[in-house]
Amino acid sequence: MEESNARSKFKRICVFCGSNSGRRKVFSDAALELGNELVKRKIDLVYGGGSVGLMGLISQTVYDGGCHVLGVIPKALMPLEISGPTVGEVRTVTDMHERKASMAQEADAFIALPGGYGTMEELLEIITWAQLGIHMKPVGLLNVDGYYNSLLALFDNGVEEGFIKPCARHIVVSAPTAEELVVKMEQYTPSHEHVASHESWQMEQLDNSQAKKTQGEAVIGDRSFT
Ligand SMILES: C/C(=C\CNc1ncnc2c1ncn2[C@@H]1O[C@H](COP(=O)(O)O)[C@@H](O)[C@H]1O)CO
Repeated sequence: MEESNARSKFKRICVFCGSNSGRRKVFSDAALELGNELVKRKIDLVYGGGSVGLMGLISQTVYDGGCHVLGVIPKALMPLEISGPTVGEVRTVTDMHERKASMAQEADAFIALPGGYGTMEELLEIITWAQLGIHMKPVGLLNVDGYYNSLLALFDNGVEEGFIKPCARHIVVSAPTAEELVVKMEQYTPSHEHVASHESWQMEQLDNSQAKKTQGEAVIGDRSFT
């Protein structure tokens, strides 16, 4: 692909990925490949902060490639011995809930690389938020060497058994390589019914912010995830 054609409609993508690197080199290679794909398309990175595991590999690659890196890290994970040094901009938040809200607000799309419970939990929550209508942003799964085959099969079984609507199964876009994945995500248009309208969630957020202001509490950012 020519450099001029490589620009993306995404300005900033949030990547969920392992705080470990995995046993096999394919996983580190995939983190570097995704980092380089973001740089090629001039897409900035939002991630969980720190330099451990695949998180460190992708953040360093995007940073070295000249794109902006935002790490959103809870206070409890700030000590260097837990998450290591961070590149780029660091936003400290009070807890995991605020971190996820902040990551979701900042990004135009989400990608999960291989990872453990943390990655899977972040992925599942952002899929759930799409299903509920909280956001309408693409969610991609980088299925490196079939790492997520069992999870994708579980989603298919959820449809088969009547727990996931067939249209909601399309929320998750998956591909084996970074380039294929980003291209597919660019073409994504939501086709699922939202449990509640997108507007009603925004009103809810607005109401919460207003209530907090009235009570004299600090309101951190605008929590609407269009
Ligand atoms: C547990 C270990 C290191 C903890 N350091 C972390 N620093 C920053 N963010 C983290 C850390 N651990 C988990 N996260 C978040 O969860 C995702 C990765 O979790 P996983 O269980 O490794 O898949 C990641 O996207 C972060 O947002 C040393 O093993």
